[in-house]
Amino acid sequence: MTETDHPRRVTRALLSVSDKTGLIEFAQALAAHGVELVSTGGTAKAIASAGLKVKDVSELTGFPEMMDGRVKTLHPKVHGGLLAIRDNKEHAEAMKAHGIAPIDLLVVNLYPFEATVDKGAGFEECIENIDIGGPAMIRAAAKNHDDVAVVVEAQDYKAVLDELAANKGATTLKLRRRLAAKAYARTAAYDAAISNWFNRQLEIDAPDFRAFGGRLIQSLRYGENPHQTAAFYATPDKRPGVSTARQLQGKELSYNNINDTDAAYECIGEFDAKRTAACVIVKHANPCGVAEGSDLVSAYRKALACDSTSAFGGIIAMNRALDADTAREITKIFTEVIIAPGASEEAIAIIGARKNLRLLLAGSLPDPRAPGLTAKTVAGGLLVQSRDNAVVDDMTFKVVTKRAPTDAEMRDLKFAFRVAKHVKSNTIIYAKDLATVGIGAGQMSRVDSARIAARKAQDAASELKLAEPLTKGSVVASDAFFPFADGMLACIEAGATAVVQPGGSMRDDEVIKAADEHGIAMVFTGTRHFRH
Ligand SMILES: NC(=O)c1ncn([C@@H]2O[C@H](COP(=O)(O)O)[C@@H](O)[C@H]2O)c1NC=O
Repeated sequence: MTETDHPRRVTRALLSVSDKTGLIEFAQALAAHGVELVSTGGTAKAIASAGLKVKDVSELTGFPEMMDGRVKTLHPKVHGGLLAIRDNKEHAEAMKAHGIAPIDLLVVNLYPFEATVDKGAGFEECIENIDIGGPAMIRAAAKNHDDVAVVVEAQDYKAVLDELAANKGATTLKLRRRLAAKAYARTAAYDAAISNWFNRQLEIDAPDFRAFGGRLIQSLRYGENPHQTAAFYATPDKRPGVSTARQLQGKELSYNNINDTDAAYECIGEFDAKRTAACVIVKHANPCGVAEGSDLVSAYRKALACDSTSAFGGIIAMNRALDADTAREITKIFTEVIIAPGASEEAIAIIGARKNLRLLLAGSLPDPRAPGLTAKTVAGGLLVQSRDNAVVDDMTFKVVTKRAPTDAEMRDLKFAFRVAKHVKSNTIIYAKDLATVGIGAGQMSRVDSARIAARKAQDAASELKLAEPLTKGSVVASDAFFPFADGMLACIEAGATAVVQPGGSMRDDEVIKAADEHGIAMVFTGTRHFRH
């Protein structure tokens, strides 16, 4: 221990915690270091019940806790003890004059606002769970980290005790600074949760300030590329998916794995597990095969057949619990990640033979209709929008051509439009028998997307030794309108017989006329699914 470590002995600690996990053991260890314990109502009770000596904060302030706990620690005797600069003569004099004793360690975790919202509590209960005294103390202690250590969650009890043990009852500046940085992030994330909850209650879409907060799930080895740093954070909304899933086995997820797994699971969420079994295979955040089937294994085989070359090293999402047959089939080729709501014991054992294959169980599917926000960064800015929660089952498919789709075409059109929502624009999806047979993604021109998808379907046909590509007699979905007839004509050339698109182009009439001339059935959804 050197002078640069700026050691500060802990003589008095104030503990005020809602989550009392590990509290007793921590308080016992502090007491063993000769630390005087001061505490608020419930925390003091818990500490005292373990036979430890603890001073109630009301003894310190001379005021009882009042107004349903709204006022407990908001007092100069507390805040002076936290904020006084120990080496400052005037501060020392003020402490002496007003009988303020220093507090060297603050241990606070906040009222469970996020958990209260999560359980669906009403407005008043949420408001009562906004902590005021806790954040005020945390921010004061963190500002004065030169003299005071601040702990905001039980996870850091050990780091503090290790330092006290190693440094004769003192903490180092390095630890106090790290704890201060964490403390401000905690109160910021807490306030972000509160302000976003208010925005939702008041239906404010564009608040003057927008804050987001998250808790570290995992620090990642690197980002999209090895020279980039990265970490994964959980937001308070707990949408089922890659952030909430339990990883049963396999290597640690990478940044790209997380991004791709999210894309796969969001897409599979479109397929109601009670209605159908479905499988999505994703590469580089775009589906390269999607299918419904009578069971999971047939859905998987159909999805794989769409583009088995791209599916190598892919991410697979299922809408039902992974079963043994499907697990066996999947292990025939190299796959990076499987995500499903659950898995049978037998399936888990089969996947277990592939040590590196990650298996994630998310418990449930994300609700495609659920509201929420998505955000992306641009230079110097943050673009925030509501999630694309439009679903096919809520749309009216308006027939605009002379010929209406057959029942089989209509079924496949709905399937294809569900998938189109999850493919990067410009998107063209060819589908047949509830399976994608050609996917064109992320092209700058819709015509190119149509041609690339058709060419890929041709490649798949040669691989499967089919006489002609499955685009013959397929249907087509376009995520946005055809600005000219050329994109649709490219689809017809590939053999499509029916088309679904949002409509709304200045040249809709031209496109409809071209469809009629070729005997094509076309429907408009009125909903666009751009995805960039
Ligand atoms: N009002 C206050 O002065 C105040 N001071 C501390 N708290 C919170 O009270 C909780 C602990 O309460 P208890 O020790 O009674 O279980 C902690 O989450 C702490 O952040 C307060 N509660 C709310 O603001």
